[in-house]
Amino acid sequence: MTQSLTIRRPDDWHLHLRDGAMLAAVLPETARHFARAIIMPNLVPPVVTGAQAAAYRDRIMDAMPEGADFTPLMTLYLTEDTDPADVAAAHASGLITSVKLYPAGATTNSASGVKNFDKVRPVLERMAEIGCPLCVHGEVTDREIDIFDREAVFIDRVLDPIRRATPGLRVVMEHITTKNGVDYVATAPEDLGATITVQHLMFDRNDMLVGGMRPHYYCLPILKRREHRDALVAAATSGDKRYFLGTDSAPHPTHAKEAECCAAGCFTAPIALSCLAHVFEEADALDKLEGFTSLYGPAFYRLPVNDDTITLTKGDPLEIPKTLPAGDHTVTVFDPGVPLHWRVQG
Ligand SMILES: NC(=O)N[C@@H](CC(=O)O)C(=O)O
Ligand SMILES: [Zn+2]
Ligand SMILES: [Zn+2]
Repeated sequence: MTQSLTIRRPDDWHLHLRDGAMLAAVLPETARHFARAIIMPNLVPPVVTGAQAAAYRDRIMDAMPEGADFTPLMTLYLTEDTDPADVAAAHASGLITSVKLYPAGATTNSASGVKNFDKVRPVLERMAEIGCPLCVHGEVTDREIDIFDREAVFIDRVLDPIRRATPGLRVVMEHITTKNGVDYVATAPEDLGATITVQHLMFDRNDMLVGGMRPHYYCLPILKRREHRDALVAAATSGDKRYFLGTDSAPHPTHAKEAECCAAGCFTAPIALSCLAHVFEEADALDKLEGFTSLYGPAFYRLPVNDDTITLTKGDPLEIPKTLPAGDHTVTVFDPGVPLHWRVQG
């Protein structure tokens, strides 16, 4: 008997498309299944101003495959010099959907991020007034804080103080990876949401490190202990509207992943929905998949849900290409290491 599941078309609330040849290589993989995605602004140089976001959106539209029906939701990269008026104008015109906060040095291309959080207070206050959400990469960067503790420490030292100082600011904790993140969101009112990635729902740090180091499993925030993964799966499959899908699909050329110093990021876009159906089925929660992928994100962002649907069917294991060509390079598709039986029809 074929098992099938029809859900409203999903959106991806955290996605890296990059630029140039990489953009052209990876955009079809998301546009095939998703209707919209929040496009991360951590290009080199970053997308800081409204004018830069408009130009980047044009480049994405130019790279769009024939016949695709996909809307990029643009973001601005917050710096200590960001002009509140520029943010307000870009938001009012519908050009941007949110602003992204990277602590300086926390992750890929975050060097222009924020060092002194007091300096961005005027922008955050303006965003609270106009209802523009803030997306946050939630990790401290202090050398003395262990990399596995950086999310938990960020919540106490940075995020909670920012939220208390800026009432009305709507915040998305991007790619939460710990029970601490889950618990913090659970205590907050509905002005706080969280995205969860595919790899953090499927894997823990043993999967990355035991028996040899797997560079394609390395992303930031780094995979954590098993108990944290269990907390993320429980949150994602709970039906609680505050947790929704942000794949954080983050392509790097294969040579930059399989390198002496491996770049952080997992390219999951081609298999994201197959992996999620696998995870939700294992948790006996397939009935909760649609909320996570297609309903709760729009609710947080105050956008309509998509009109059309997709159908997932269960059958023979999916054949996943190992790499995709990307200009002069390749990009390696994230390999979950288990057979995936769910595929998106059409
Ligand atoms: N998640 C990652 O490991 N990498 C992302 C950046 C980010 O989302 O932190 C990237 O841009 O490659
Ligand atoms: Zn991040
Ligand atoms: Zn990301």
